[in-house]
Amino acid sequence: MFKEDTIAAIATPSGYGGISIIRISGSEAFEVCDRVFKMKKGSIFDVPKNTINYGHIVNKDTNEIIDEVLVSKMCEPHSFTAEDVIEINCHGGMSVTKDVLTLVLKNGARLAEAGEFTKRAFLNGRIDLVQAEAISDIITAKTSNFAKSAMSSLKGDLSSKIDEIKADITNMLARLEVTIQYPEYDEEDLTNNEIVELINSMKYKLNKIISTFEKGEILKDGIKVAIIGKPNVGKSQLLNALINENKAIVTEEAGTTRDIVDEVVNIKGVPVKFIDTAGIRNADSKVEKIGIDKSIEMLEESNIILFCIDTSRALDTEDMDIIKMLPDNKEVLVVLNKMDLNTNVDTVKAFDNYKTVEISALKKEGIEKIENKIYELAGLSEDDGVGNTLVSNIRHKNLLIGARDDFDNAIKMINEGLEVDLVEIDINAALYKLGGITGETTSEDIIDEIFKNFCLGK
Ligand SMILES: Nc1nc2c(c(=O)[nH]1)N(C=O)[C@@H](CNc1ccc(C(=O)N[C@@H](CCC(=O)O)C(=O)O)cc1)CN2
Ligand SMILES: Nc1nc2c(ncn2[C@@H]2O[C@H](COP(=O)(O)OP(=O)(O)OP(=O)(O)O)[C@@H](O)[C@H]2O)c(=O)[nH]1
Ligand SMILES: [Mg+2]
Repeated sequence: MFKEDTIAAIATPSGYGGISIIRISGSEAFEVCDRVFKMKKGSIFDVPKNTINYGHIVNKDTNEIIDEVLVSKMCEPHSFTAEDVIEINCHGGMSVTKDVLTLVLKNGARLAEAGEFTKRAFLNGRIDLVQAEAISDIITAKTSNFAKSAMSSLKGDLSSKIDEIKADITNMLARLEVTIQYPEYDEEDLTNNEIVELINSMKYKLNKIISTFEKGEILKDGIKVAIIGKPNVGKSQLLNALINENKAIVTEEAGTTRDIVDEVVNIKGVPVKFIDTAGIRNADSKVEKIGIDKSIEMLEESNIILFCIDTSRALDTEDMDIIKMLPDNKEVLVVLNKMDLNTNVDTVKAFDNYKTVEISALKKEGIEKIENKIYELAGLSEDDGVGNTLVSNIRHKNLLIGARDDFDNAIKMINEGLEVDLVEIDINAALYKLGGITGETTSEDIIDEIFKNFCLGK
């Protein structure tokens, strides 16, 4: 087992609270605890493992009682870090918690770095890197469905899918080796067709994992929805109706909104960021122009575009110019606004071939239809992330795509009639990348970088 010094940190958020936990981990955890913890009789060494023990934290130099506490004792390897672990449950509150930690640090423990407890669990082989990252995802999850998907990764569901492909590769490499080394054993030989078939079946498994990324990303970070249109069609009025708050300025003057105004709303458990933008037109004012540039950026940055139209008026060149700007790789929902006024039939008809919703932002009519459509366009359903693993981590995604490229290269080599040895190089490269996801082949720098982003005490 990986042996290190004994670390300590506050594991609970700072601030006022009922209870705070100070965590100590390492080979001297019990010694450190013994120096600061006084029980009615006996010491922490005498009590059985996995027990919670009542007593006081005492500064033995001054005999001063710092706090009345409960202390948990866990013995290696059956603890979170797989080392000896002590958890001091003291009273919540910033000063008492800090005082207990300071005393612990004075008595032989070192302050832990961010993520160091989880890093130890990983280095000691209790969890792999995907599971360690899942712990961080659970903590930072903004939605319960994303937390459920992270929990599935923590259980090892994603790791076992990756391990399965790694095992397929190792198997195939062993057979390739026989083919190369002992060409005389014909029955063991892999034909080129068989090699391609094996690679394709692994690629199929990889693609299935990669295809979950889009949804994983949405559950993790939410959906960005940009409200776009020419001036005065009611974009700001629509934002206010969607967020149920008068946040954006609404006036009858064209060119009211200059800067981006946004707000996050929770729609069926998914955070949706609505972004109100400046009306796009050929503007003269410098400030308005800057605002319009930002609107155009939002066309690129958002996941879904609400293209807002004033149905009480005829379409004009300003509307048409924006239609030309709509990116075709994005979902666009045409919001036919101001339906409470006299409707221009031709304007509505012009969008016959688009996805549309008819609303009145002013009267707050049809807002729910927009919410449902957004949920639908994002391809979401209520049980996303529940019991199914989603890849939501860009590091994982890049390595998975890299491995797929290696497979493609290998197939290309075979089709070009190149030596099997060369194919082996690509297959090995794919194996190395998959090992980088779960942690076996990840460089120390990257491992450090991953744990640095964890919170303190985790
Ligand atoms: N007080 C407290 N609460 C906590 C944690 C903790 O460390 N302390 N956790 C941590 O972040 C999470 C729970 N995760 C944990 C995961 C593994 C082990 C553990 O001791 N595993 C051992 C023994 C398992 C067993 O007894 O069956 C093992 O895997 O060998 C503990 C907590 C959430 N709540
Ligand atoms: N009757 C009616 N008027 C609306 C509706 N939505 C917006 N308006 C009015 O249209 C005018 C413009 O609304 P805004 O929300 O400021 O328009 P905008 O698209 O944000 O305009 P810019 O910020 O200039 O690009 C205001 O007078 C609103 O009250 C609607 O559904 N019905
Ligand atoms: Mg506006």
